[in-house]
Amino acid sequence: MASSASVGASARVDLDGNPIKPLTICMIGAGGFIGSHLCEKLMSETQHKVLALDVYNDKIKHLLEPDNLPWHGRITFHRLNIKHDSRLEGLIKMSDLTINLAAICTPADYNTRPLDTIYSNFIDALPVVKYCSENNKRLIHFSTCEVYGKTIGSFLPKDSPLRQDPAYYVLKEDESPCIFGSIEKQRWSYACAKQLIERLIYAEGAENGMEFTIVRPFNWIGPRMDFIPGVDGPSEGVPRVLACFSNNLLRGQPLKLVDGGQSQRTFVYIKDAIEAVTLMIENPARANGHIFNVGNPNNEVTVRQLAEMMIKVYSKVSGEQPPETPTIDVSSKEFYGEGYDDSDKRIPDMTTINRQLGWNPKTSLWDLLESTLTYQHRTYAEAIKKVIAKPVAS
Ligand SMILES: NC(=O)c1ccc[n+]([C@@H]2O[C@H](COP(=O)([O-])OP(=O)(O)OC[C@H]3O[C@@H](n4cnc5c(N)ncnc54)[C@H](O)[C@@H]3O)[C@@H](O)[C@H]2O)c1
Ligand SMILES: O=c1ccn([C@@H]2O[C@H](COP(=O)(O)OP(=O)(O)O[C@H]3OC[C@](O)(CO)[C@H]3O)[C@@H](O)[C@H]2O)c(=O)[nH]1
Repeated sequence: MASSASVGASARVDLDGNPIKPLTICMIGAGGFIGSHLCEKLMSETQHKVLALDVYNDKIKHLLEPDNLPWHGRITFHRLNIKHDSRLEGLIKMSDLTINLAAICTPADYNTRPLDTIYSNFIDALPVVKYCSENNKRLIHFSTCEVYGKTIGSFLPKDSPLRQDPAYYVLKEDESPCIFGSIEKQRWSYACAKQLIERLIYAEGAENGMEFTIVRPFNWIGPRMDFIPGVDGPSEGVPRVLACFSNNLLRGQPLKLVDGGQSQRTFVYIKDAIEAVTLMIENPARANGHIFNVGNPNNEVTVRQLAEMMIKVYSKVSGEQPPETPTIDVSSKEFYGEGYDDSDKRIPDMTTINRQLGWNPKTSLWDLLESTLTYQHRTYAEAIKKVIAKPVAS
């Protein structure tokens, strides 16, 4: 298979050896974690143009300023909220491809702000799908591994040998069912909204011929993920686990293990995952009409093991001793509130992405944590010291 790696802008070819034509990409949610890495990659290694849409741009400021950056003129920021902005259709019309990343996607919101979560992940995405379909524009939509919900194996007795059989837990795009909890478990508001928008996009493809690709990310992690509470986000905010544990480590506090940290996750390095998205962008004939799991099945840990590894890695990169009490158990009700529930295990099947795009992740969990926690320490350690030293107003 020919490589689509950068060998000088004009010589870049797709996986079938055809020259890659520069595209104009309307990227919605470009100011977030994934968007910022995708913009970085597209600017530094390709000739594509990006119309970057978001309500915030802090994470892509370094790509927008100063004016003498090598990609000057290829990325423009449009501050807008897709809930209510008449510029959206025009920007989609001006582009060859739309990538929709915009979402509320932090689990602490799913059970506490279910209406916002459903609106953000379903209702707000509707016009994007409609404008792409009506204007014959290609869409890459970001869904989630959460659409699989719980594994079939989780319903078997604890001591059943079938729990060890991959048929009962590996998650396959075209075979696995979507298994959510009951309605009062509002955790599933996000997964359910994502599932319905996937079904709508799929139906637009089937009935109206819309060109689409659906991405199901499996816990992509790396620098710039979420925020550190009290530094660049609200003090009471609860980000995703990487930022929660980073915050605990930076403050020398025990890491909180929800319900004992028994849930399992596979983590993939953001830079590996962005390679997969770039392949989708540049190989439409191979990516259109497909749903892709994007994860790293070799990086599976329980949340407890993740915490233990992060404690070791942080100690190495910061030179600081681990906290005296490294971890504490908290109930999910105490940590997330009523209506929380969890995915037990998430192993992506890689057959489709291997076959269509020849993609495989490269980075081990230890290595990705080492580069990410080096970034967290360099970016936040001084700011945290100042926050801790500040007297609390009485
Ligand atoms: N990071 C992961 O591991 C992961 C896993 C599963 C799914 N996803 C999906 O990938 C996408 C991107 O995730 P992320 O981790 O970069 O999240 P993020 O929160 O960092 O980025 C989302 C961005 O969308 C923007 N946005 C939200 N609503 C908007 C609106 N109405 N108008 C304009 N901009 C809006 C936000 O300001 C934010 O910058 C989401 O759809 C998420 O559900 C991510
Ligand atoms: O301080 C903490 C924070 C979290 N946990 C537990 O860690 C597990 C993973 O949590 P998190 O990364 O926050 O989120 P999920 O993996 O559950 O869900 C995400 O997956 C993909 C995505 O769609 C978008 O990123 C999102 O929904 C979990 O078991 C928490 O309970 C902890 O122990 N301590």
